[in-house]
Order: sequence, then C-alpha cells, then structure tokens
Amino acid sequence: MSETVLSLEDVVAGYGRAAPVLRGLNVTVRAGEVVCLVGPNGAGKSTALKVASGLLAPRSGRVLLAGKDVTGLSPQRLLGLGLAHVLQGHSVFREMTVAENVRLGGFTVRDQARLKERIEVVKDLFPVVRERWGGMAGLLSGGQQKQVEFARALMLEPSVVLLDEPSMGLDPRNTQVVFDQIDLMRRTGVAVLLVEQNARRALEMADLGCVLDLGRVHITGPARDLAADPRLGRLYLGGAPAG
Ligand SMILES: Nc1ncnc2c1ncn2[C@@H]1O[C@H](COP(=O)(O)OP(=O)(O)OP(=O)(O)O)[C@@H](O)[C@H]1O
Repeated sequence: MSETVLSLEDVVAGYGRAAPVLRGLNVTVRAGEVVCLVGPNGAGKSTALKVASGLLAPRSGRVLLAGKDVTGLSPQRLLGLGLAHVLQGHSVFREMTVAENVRLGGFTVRDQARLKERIEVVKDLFPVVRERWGGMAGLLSGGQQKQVEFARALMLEPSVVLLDEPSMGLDPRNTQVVFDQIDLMRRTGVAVLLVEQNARRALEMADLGCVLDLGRVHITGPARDLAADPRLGRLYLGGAPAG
C-alpha cells in the first residue's frame, strides 16, 4: 500500500465559541490517491480542508503531513512542506496575465532553473496555460481559470493538493475538463483531497470516498462502491443512484 501523505486524526474544530463543526474527524490520504469528501451541506467538508491547510487550528486532534505532526502550522509553512490548498470559488487575479498568476505559485523558488522547470511541467499538464500564457487571466472561461489555479498550486511540487469544490459554477463540459485534470494530477503522483458538490461524478473518479455527517466520517470505502450505494442516493446525493 502507498505511503500516507496526509492524515487528520480525531480532529475537533469549529468557529469561535460555537459548538464544534468537526467532532472527531479521521481522514487518511495516500500518495497518488484521490480522496473525496462528500456529505450534506454544513457537514464540515470545507472546514476539514481548512484544518488540513492550517487556515483553522483544531481544538484537539492532529494533522500529520508525511508522518510529521504539523498541527497548528501556518498555511505558508504547510505550503513549503508540500501541501497546497485551492480554495472554493475563483482566485485567479483577473487583471494579471496567466504567466503572472502561475509565477505567483512559485514565488519562493530562488533557483531560476528550477522555476523554469516547474513552469514547463505545469504547461505540459495544463495546455491552456501554455496556449494563453501571455493573455489576461480574466479573459479565460471559468474552467480555464480553474486550470490556472491548479497550475499555480502545483508550482512548488506539492505532495498533496486540497481542492474545495473545483467544479462549482462550471458547465458540464468544463466540469469534465476539471475532473480530467484532477485525474491527470493523480497520475503524476500528487495526492488529492477533494470536496465536491458533484458528489456522484467525483466518487466515480476518486479512489476513496468519505461521507461526512455531523462532523465525523459516517461511511468510508472505495469511492466507486460508495457512488453506487443506495444509502447515499437517498441520504446525500439528492436522488437514487444511477444504475
Ligand atoms: N468562517 C466561519 N465562521 C463561522 N461559522 C462557519 C464559518 N465557516 C463555516 N461555518 C459553519 O460551519 C459549518 C460547516 O461549514 P462547512 O463550510 O465546513 O460545510 P460544508 O460541509 O463544506 O458545506 P457546504 O457544502 O454547504 O459548503 C456550517 O454550519 C457553517 O455555517
């Protein structure tokens, strides 16, 4: 079995003085694997990603990156250690070029040869980045902008990328492109922890699925099995599963 890249262990986390959103969450992501978190609105999926990337410190529990306890480290430190977080919504700088957006992801790389090498890697992975390199990012479609965000996130060669609802607001064709790109990332060896509103389609592509409910993993298993599980059809996916 591949090595564990990221794990959340017994994580309890929430906002301010309110009751915790995560109530003992356990999630493990292995190298080269796509793990998909699904579950009803408010279950704590985005909160889980925020804890993993250091945006929210847990009240208790641990975050381990490549076996090292990184609980409470800042997002910047975690980025340096190989964990990148692509937030929900659009985060490209529309008035900047694709090149400028992508280079921002490599701003800590001092070695110019290394920077050039990473730029070539992300251009190869995301053809739209190469094709529109000098163009304004704001002129790209939503799906293309998402690919620029992915490229930026991969500039530091992370071992794990957190993706929060990457298909949000995209039409079916662009959603497919984004899912194909996630598959491609996986094939380069990057691990992905994915939160998706398109739960069924995401589970069909992912390796492992985790259904969150009330801040805990309610059901977990091979993602394709979960996609076909009638309990999910009724409880979480808004209708009977296909087939
Ligand atoms: N910044 C915040 N401050 C206070 N409460 C928050 C904050 N962000 C999220 N919450 C609350 O935490 C709970 C879980 O939110 P979270 O975004 O993690 O859920 P989710 O499973 O990702 O759901 P959704 O699919 O609706 O995004 C919700 O009740 C939400 O209102």
